[in-house]
Order: sequence, then C-alpha cells, then structure tokens
Amino acid sequence: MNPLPFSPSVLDVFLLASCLLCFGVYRHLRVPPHLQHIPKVPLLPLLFSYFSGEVEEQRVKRLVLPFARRMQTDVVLVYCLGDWMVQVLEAKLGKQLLENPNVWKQRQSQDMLLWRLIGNDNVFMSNGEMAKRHLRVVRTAIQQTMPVGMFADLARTVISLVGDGGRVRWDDYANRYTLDAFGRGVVGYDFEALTKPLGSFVQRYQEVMAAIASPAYVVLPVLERWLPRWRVQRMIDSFVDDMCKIMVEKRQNPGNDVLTNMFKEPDMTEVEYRDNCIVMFVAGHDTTAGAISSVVYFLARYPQIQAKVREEVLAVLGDEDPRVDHFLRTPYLNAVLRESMRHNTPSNATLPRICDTPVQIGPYTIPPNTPMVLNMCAAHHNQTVWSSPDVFDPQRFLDDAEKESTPSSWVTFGIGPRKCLARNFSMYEQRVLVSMLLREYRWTLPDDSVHRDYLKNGFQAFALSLPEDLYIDFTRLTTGELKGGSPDAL
Ligand code: HEM
Repeated sequence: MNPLPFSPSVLDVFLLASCLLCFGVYRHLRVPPHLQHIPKVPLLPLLFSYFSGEVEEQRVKRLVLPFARRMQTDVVLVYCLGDWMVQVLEAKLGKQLLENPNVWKQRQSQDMLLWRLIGNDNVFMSNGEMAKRHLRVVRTAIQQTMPVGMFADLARTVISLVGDGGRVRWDDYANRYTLDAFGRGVVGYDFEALTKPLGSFVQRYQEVMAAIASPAYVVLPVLERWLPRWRVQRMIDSFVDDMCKIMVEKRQNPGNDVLTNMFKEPDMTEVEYRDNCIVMFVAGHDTTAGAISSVVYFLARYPQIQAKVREEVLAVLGDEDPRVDHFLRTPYLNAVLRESMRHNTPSNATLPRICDTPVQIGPYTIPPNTPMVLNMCAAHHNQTVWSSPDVFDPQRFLDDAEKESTPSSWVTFGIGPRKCLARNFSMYEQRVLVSMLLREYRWTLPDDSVHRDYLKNGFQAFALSLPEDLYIDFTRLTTGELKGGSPDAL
C-alpha cells in the first residue's frame, strides 16, 4: 500500500532534490546577517575565478582591489576556502589585526589536505602557551643556523649547471636550490635535488603539492569529506613517513642544522618535531623558490636595474665568498629583493585569525568568530599606499619620499608576534644566490617568453605566487665586463 496520498513521479523527486540542493547551496553561500555591514566582493565573479583556476594574485588585482577602490574601503568580505572571510587590504589595518593580543590563529579543518599534511602540533598552527613554547624552540634553532657558506656551495652548483650559459628553466633551478638549502640547512639531509633532479623525495613532494592543489577542492574543502581522495592521502602519509626517517637519521648523526639545534630542547615530542619540520618545509621552500624565480625574472626584464645591482655586488663582494657582513653594504641589492617580493608577493595571505569578542578594524566592528586575514598581495598593490604599485622600482625603498612609509607597508613576512621567524634565513638564501649569479652572468627573457608582458604564476594549493615555465637566457660575463665594462650596453 502507498503510504503517501499521491505517487511522486521521477520528475517530482528530481525537482524536490534540486530545490533542496539549491537551498543548501544558497544557505552555504549567502553572507550571514551579522557580516552584511562589510562590503562584499561580488560572489559570482569570485566563484568563476576560483573554478577557472585563476591565481590569487590575479584575482586580487582584477577583482578585489578594484572593488575596494570603488567602495573606498580597505576591509572587504571575500568568499574563500569555503567560508566568508574578512580580508584586510592595507598594512596599518593589518597591524591592528595581527598585533591584537585577543586574536589567535583559527584552527584549520583537517578535511583540507594541505592542513592534514602540515599537522597541528607545530609553531605555525598553535596558539597560547603551546605557541610560546614552539616559538622559543624553533626561533632559537633557526637563529643559531645561518648557513651562508652552504648557500654559496649550492649557488656554485647552480652555476656549474648553467655552465657557459644558454636557455634554462629557471623556476625549476630555483626550486631545486631551495629544496637543497632546506634539506641541508634545516633537516641536515642532502636531497641532492640540484644534482639528481629525479630523486624520489623531491619528486614526491612536487607530486603531493600538485595533487593537493585541485581548484575544486581548494574552493570547497568539504569535498574531501564527500569525495575523499584516498590516493592523495596515501601520498601525504608516505611523504610524512619519509620526513620521520630523516629525523631518525638526524638523531643518530647530529650536524649544524636547525633540526639538530631543536633536538637540544628536551621539551618537545616526536610528533611536534615532525610537524615543525614539515611546516618549515611547506612554509619555507615554495615561498623562497618563488622569490628567487621572481627576482631573476625582474632583473631579466629590466637590464638597467640588473646592471646597477651587478655594479654594487662587484664593488662590495669582489671575488670573495659571500659573507653576512657583505650584505650590510648592498642597499640596492636589498631594495631589489624587497621590491621583487612586493611586486610578486610570495605568500599572499596570512593564516586566518579569529577572536571570541568583537574586533575593531578601521571603521568596521568584526563580530566574534569571523575568520580574518591580512592580504599581503593586496597591501603591496594598494594605490592608497604605493605610488604606481604596478611599476617595478627598487628605488622606492631608497628615495626619501617613499622610504618613510615602506618599512611598515612592506609586509612580505607578515606582521606582529607571528611574523615569519625564518625571514633572515630566507633573505640570505636569496642574497647569496642572486649576488653570485650577477658575478657570473647577465641574463634576459627569451623573445617568445610567456612572461614577456607580466609574470605568470602557477595555480597553488594555498595562495602562493610561484612563477611557472620561466625560461631565462644566461650569457657568461667576459673578463672585460667583470672589470667594469657595461655588459648591458652590449
Ligand atoms: C620568501 C620567503 C618567505 C616568506 C614570504 C614567508 C612568509 C611568511 C609569513 C607571511 C608568515 C606569517 C604567517 C601568518 O601570520 O599567518 C610566515 C610565518 C612562518 N614562516 Fe615564513 N616565509 C618565508 C620563508 C620561510 C622559511 C625559509 C621558513 C623556514 C625555514 C619559514 C618558516 C615560517 C614559520 C615556521 C612561520 C610561523 C611563525 C609563527 O606562526 O609564529 N618561512 N612566513
């Protein structure tokens, strides 16, 4: 007997299911009433951007900043990572957010595979007392390790690979240099990424990151629950196992690296050591590789700037091995690196912050439990702060007029107590390689480069700006050029 007073047809069931689905999607995507006072970046173009795989930096320049300019605001609401999130687009307001002692890092759902890879028991994800303990151990260990000599060794290997010059896929070299720098400097292990590019650890890491970065899963992390990607999860677990094996080896063979220094602290568990190694890998490798790719690109694109920075490097370093004190006397090189990381900000946004009381950011009161981030890419391209932000101009860090505002407006490494604790490590990694390249080569972009008009980044799991398919033509300097001739006039 039919318990219903009518017999639903297949069409009825389909319509009902569609209505329920539409209602569910509407409820998920609509702006919650308590956030409606904050200007909202229109949803449809955002969704279109996410599903088409547009990179964060392009989305910021094409959608977020123009919208903010129209609304005359530096605080906007953006649908991101499956949630409505407050994005702060200016450094001073970012300071208000990130230096507020009541604000902490939002715990991330382990649904999203990137967070599963990184784990929770580390300096990056923790808060309160646990964060203080991790910060103390990791910061001290990094500060005790400034392997400028090792960076120079690796730079020499890069130079031997580039040889007498020719066309090189530079983003690949930058990746392999930073992998080896992380391996030897942080976990004291030689991945041999430069000399043996098909080494299993390196390949596995790249495969893991590529697999994690599927646009649909980045936009809707809840898909991991509905359509779990078992294969990717197994790849992550096997990568984490490899990291554990490296740690076991390191315990038996201590060296001069961050992990050995961390082991001096008896205060951590094995899981905490492991998660800290992985987080340093994820936080430090791609970001620095992206920065190194970008600076070489900008110097290729602007030969006069390349010539000027080479002149400074030759005058200060001569043919000596790079040392920390050399770089106290290279203001133009430092400005070039800063400008490059402003223009193509390696890490576009901070981890979301949250608070259980209302937070004031500029004119807006943000209700409790709302995720909030500083969008560093937007802060670096904000016209209210930077003159001609789309122009590559290292001089802005040296000229008095703009220099006034640059220290606090340049937020590549974040702001406040949770600012990047390895920023010096990364800066020396970049300075050493770039200065040694400048002493050996001049370089240009190929005429048919896909980056001819602007630097194109690849799609990433977490708002990173990493140039892709970046080919560069290197030419070895002649003795005359090294003695002060003008290579770029050739
Ligand atoms: C150009 C290179 C780098 C950039 C642009 C960068 C950027 C950042 C930013 C913006 C933050 C703050 C995130 C937030 O507030 O949510 C951060 C934190 C962090 N970075 Fe870096 N980073 C770089 C290199 C490195 C390197 C080489 C390492 C490790 C070897 C590293 C390890 C960390 C760690 C552990 C944190 C967490 C600090 C904390 O939570 O207190 N970073 N980084």
